[in-house]
Amino acid sequence: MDRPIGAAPAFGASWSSINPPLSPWIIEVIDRMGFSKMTPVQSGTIPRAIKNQDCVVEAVTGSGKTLSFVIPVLERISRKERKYKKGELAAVVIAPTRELAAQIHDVFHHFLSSLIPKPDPDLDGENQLSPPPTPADPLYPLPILVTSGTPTPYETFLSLGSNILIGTPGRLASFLLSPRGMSVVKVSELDVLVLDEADRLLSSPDHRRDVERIMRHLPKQRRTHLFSATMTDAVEEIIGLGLRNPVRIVVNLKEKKRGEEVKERRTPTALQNTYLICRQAEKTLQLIRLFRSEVNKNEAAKFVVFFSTCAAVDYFYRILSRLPPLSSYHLTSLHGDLPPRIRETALSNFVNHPSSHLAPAVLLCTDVAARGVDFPDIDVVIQYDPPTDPKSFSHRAGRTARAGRRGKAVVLLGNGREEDYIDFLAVRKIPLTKQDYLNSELEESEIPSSLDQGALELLAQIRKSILTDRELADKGAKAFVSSLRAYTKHEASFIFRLQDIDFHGLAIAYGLLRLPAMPEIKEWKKKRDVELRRIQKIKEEEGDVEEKEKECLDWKDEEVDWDKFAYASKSRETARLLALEKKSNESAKSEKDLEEIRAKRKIKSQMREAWSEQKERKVKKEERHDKRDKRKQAQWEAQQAEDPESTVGPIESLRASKKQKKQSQNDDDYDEENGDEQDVGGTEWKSLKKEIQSEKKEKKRKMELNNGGGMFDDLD
Ligand SMILES: Nc1ncnc2c1ncn2[C@@H]1O[C@H](COP(=O)(O)OP(=O)(O)OP(=O)(O)O)[C@@H](O)[C@H]1O
Repeated sequence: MDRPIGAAPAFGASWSSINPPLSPWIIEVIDRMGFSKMTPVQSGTIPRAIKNQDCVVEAVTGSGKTLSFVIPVLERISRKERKYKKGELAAVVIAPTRELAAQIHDVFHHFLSSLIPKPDPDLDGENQLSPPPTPADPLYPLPILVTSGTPTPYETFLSLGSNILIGTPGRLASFLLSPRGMSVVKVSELDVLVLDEADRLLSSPDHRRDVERIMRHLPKQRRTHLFSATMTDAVEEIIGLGLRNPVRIVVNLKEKKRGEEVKERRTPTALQNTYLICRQAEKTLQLIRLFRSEVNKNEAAKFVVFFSTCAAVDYFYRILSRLPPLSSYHLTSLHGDLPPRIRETALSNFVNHPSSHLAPAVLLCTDVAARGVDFPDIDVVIQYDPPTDPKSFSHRAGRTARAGRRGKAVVLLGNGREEDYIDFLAVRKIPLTKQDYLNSELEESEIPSSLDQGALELLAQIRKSILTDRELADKGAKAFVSSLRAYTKHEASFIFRLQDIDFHGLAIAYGLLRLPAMPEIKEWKKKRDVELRRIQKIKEEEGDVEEKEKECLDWKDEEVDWDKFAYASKSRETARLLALEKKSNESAKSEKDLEEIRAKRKIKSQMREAWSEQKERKVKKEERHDKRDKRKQAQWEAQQAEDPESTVGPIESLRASKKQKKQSQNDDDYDEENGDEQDVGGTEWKSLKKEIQSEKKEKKRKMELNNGGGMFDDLD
């Protein structure tokens, strides 16, 4: 492997210095883009990638990596003597998200569509000498995008004669490897495979599996290039799998402050990368003050805010949109739970929004927009939640300060253990500087010694707007829980520990009406109550514990009649009321059912008891009868001895006495049962007993039918 290319100036050599020179049509497009010189990563990569070298390229965000592979792919196709036929593939580019794939597709499209002759604008349609050319049979056909949300593209692929595919791993794998794909798409002539954001592609198991399937399917005789701002060990493994003597191109940035040693950094030099420490309860307050401060002081017009989960994006989008201080802001949400079409529209709405510091635009998003997406003109990136994967940090921050422009990034960190994240990043060559706490006058200050009253005022404002629509309360709880779950997934788990989270504080920042019933919160509350009691005790004994008291926030659930709290959407509210009614009917019914089941159980056990008692009684009775018979026999024998003429034999006398006894026994049995029945309740008991008996009979009958009868006589 070649040695890494060292630190490079912001812009490198001119395009014309590439040898052998680029095709004129490519140079023309670059000229029209206004790019007079190559960036360092481009001058390091393009000449090598055009030749027969595999490249592994690591360069900071916004340094121009996309053109570093787009231009070599196009140049190699242009130079090929035999043109690609329909159905033959020349290049495949894989990217981790559909947004990034679509963006790369647009760059290829921009170059290739320049080859389609435009109709003469001076002539109207009818007077054109020849009909405008169609892209059906161009010199170089247009590329094709293969992602979720794009229609199954075999027909388009064949009709356009595309030979460049750009897509996400799963969709590309099924496009190439399905039976249809195997017969339609010919890969034997494939020249280049590019993995953009290669470390991301290879760190997700699903993506990695699909990437490996695609790599195995493509011919070994090809060029393979890997690109990212952050490379990982996974990349090393893949290099072993599919690259041939790759050249490693690392564009490092070095920073030298006066009197200090030269330091290497993994973020663009034009990026002011900062952290802001506040209480959990003050996070949303600081977010809003950051917007206002950047707008007022620096005329910032475009912001991107990252959250850890889709639910948090969805919730904050709705809440912030309703807050009076942000009424002039244009907010957009973007996350992976949105359908592809909506994601597409959201992104283009944000990018094309004519924002200014008087009407700023804010994109609230998850990591779906962290990598690769080339937002033009972002002034400030704010990370409301630090990313669970620390590698995402520089990618997120890198949505600003692109291609040499200045930009600012701020990560919000809770006071306490989260502050260790600053050193954690410094070790990874991501130095951060401090952004001071913003007070109510938007002045930079120290974090206040007790909770900023602004946080409680904001809580009241958020709660007020939540109370207009129950859906917001649902979304708030969902967002809160999902963010806590995400918190447990931090790779830097020794810094981000759930047990250190101030749940009340976070609930204030979310504006929740009440705390969700999570076991973690219950546990935390118990500990906190112990701590409060301890503080109280110290207070009684020693007096001043102000400092400690200040950190235990006074949380109060909002008083809400949850049965009456309605959804704004009529259909949702009707459904809720119906569900409520059904539930109350069901609970009444289930209470009744439960009583019936209990009663039946009791009767059954009484019946079982009665059965065993009967047996016992029978045995005793037989013993009694035996004794009596013996006594009668003895009496009779004595009588016979006295009066040998007597006509009443012992059997008759026994039968008569038995009959009399049985009658009295039946009466006894009934009385016993009747006595117990008082527990369950009069006639109801009888009907239940009958029901049980008929159930048993029915059960027995069915079993007999099924089994030929006779086998289950002893069932009960
Ligand atoms: N030679 C150049 N001169 C000026 N601007 C350029 C040049 N090459 C690319 N750019 C612009 O720089 C911006 C960033 O480029 P690109 O998206 O390729 O960065 P990247 O390195 O891929 O970033 P990321 O790591 O975030 O994906 C784009 O707007 C692009 O048009």
